[in-house]
Amino acid sequence: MSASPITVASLAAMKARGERIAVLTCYDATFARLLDEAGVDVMLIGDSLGMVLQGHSTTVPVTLDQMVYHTACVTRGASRALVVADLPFMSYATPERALESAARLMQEGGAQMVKLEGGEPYLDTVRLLVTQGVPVCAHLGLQPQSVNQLGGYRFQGRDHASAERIRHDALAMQDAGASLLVLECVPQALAAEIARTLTIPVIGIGAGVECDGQVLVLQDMLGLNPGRAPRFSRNFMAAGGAVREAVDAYISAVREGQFPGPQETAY
Ligand SMILES: Nc1nc(=O)c2c([nH]1)NC[C@@H]1CN(c3ccc(C(=O)N[C@@H](CCC(=O)O)C(=O)O)cc3)CN21
Ligand SMILES: CC(C)C(=O)C(=O)O
Ligand SMILES: [Mg+2]
Repeated sequence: MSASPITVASLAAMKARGERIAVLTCYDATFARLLDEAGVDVMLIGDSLGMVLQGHSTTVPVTLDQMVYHTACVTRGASRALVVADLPFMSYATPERALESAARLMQEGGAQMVKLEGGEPYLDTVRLLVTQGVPVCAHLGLQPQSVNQLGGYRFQGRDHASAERIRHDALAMQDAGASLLVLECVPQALAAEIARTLTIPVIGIGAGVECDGQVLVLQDMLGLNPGRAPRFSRNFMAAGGAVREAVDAYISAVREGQFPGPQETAY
């Protein structure tokens, strides 16, 4: 395990070498230290913390102040992993707001990259952020911040028009300067095709094993959300043992293409 810090360039190099990228969410310094020691490549301060930590039924109530606070907690515990923070609901409603929000996540929180949900309508925002030195991760497929329009956490990209939109948005986001792409809850074949087409790494969640990397919510893969973890998750604590062993098993399974398996993909 290389101890040198993960950068945007090293993630691109991992993709070029065919090495899969292991990503987990992280909201605090204790877990940040543990995940960093274990060699996780990227830690995401996901707005999923609104559901996992705060008990809300969606990510919509999460505020920028809360994201800045958790990002600062995580960066104090991380030294090798790249730290990516979600821009929460409404914090990137205009390009100017996105710039101010990203500035806080980076300057106060210490994030090295920000993530935003959406495609075509956010291209100008991504270009502006990138121009100002903010690395951007795009997030397509299921966009949980739009749950009130979607009517639930539904799988995306099943029909031709929806798949076409995701394909187009993925390329457009790369062209706009995004350094990373998260694809959530899309068919394995679509995610595989996008990962092959794009030069930037594609990180899947509920998107099959053929992505360049995988991301899960830490509490889901530790089996701490019984009955609530999405079907695409796997309980890496099920064999018993310690949190660190479960995290080690997750990283190995991602690296070796053993996660997700068919039962965590076809549903
Ligand atoms: N704990 C947790 N894990 C996540 O993966 C996660 C969050 N929270 N919060 C933010 C988003 C929301 N996500 C979710 C949340 C729920 C489902 C879910 O319940 N999926 C159902 C299928 C629902 C359907 O098809 O209508 C499943 O059984 O997996 C999926 C993704 C993914 N993210
Ligand atoms: C599930 C990941 C991709 C996320 O956006 C989050 O944790 O908020
Ligand atoms: Mg999120």
